[in-house]
Amino acid sequence: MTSSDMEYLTIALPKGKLFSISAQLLAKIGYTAENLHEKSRKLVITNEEKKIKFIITKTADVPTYVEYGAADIGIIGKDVLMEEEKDVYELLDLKFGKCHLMMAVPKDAKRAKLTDYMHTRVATKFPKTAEHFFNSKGMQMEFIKLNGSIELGPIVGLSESIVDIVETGTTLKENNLEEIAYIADATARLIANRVSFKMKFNRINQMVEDLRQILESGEAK
Ligand SMILES: Nc1ncnc2c1ncn2[C@@H]1O[C@H](COP(=O)(O)OP(=O)(O)OP(=O)(O)O)[C@@H](O)[C@H]1O
Ligand SMILES: O=P(O)(O)OC[C@H]1O[C@H](OP(=O)(O)OP(=O)(O)O)[C@H](O)[C@@H]1O
Repeated sequence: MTSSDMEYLTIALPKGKLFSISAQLLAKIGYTAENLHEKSRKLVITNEEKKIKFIITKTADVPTYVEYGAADIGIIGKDVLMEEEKDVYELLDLKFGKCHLMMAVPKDAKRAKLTDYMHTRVATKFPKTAEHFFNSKGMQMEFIKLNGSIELGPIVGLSESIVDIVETGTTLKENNLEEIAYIADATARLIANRVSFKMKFNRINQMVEDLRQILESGEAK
């Protein structure tokens, strides 16, 4: 780590759904910067006074930046964290971005139970997590990796089922799908690079404590 790296705390924030609420939460503990808003196209936003750098990344890449130390800290959904299997510390459950991972099939599917799907095709953004789940059930499956609009898979005959996240259930409903197996809950997590956590312990630990207080006081909402 160079002395300049040591001077700043670099925080990776995902674009997309988790961005605004992450930025709002960090602002509550004084971690702010000019131009840290959704409309900005800047990828590195620095607060010189507080020695904070925010880097704005594609959602699934946050754990990679943190694992390699390009960011000291990151905010990311547990669903992505499980899938990416990166070597990072998970410091805090931030409680927002609540959703769950599940398997869904067409409502009119004739198969009655989970094991009737043995050896069929699963469309998903989360192939590793899905494989762990099916392995735990003793089921071998064929995984088809998609990058979005997962629900389309069974509609167009690409797959027999999907593994995806559900929040309100609206997307499943509107696409005539039903959940048949729960896999895991997910919320946003604060993660840290292993070396940064040791080298910048006081700063990171203070940040975790401040966030914990905000979360416990209910002020985060
Ligand atoms: N209804 C929801 N749909 C999608 N993600 C949700 C939902 N509720 C909570 N989340 C959380 O937000 C994260 C998704 O953010 P976003 O949709 O921006 O990512 P993405 O779809 O992977 O991004 P991209 O559009 O860049 O592919 C999820 O990883 C999950 O942790
Ligand atoms: O239960 P709901 O509230 O309907 O939310 C779930 C939907 O939201 C996510 O998609 P997203 O909007 O991230 O788009 P994507 O298809 O590009 O991943 C997820 O993949 C589901 O499709």
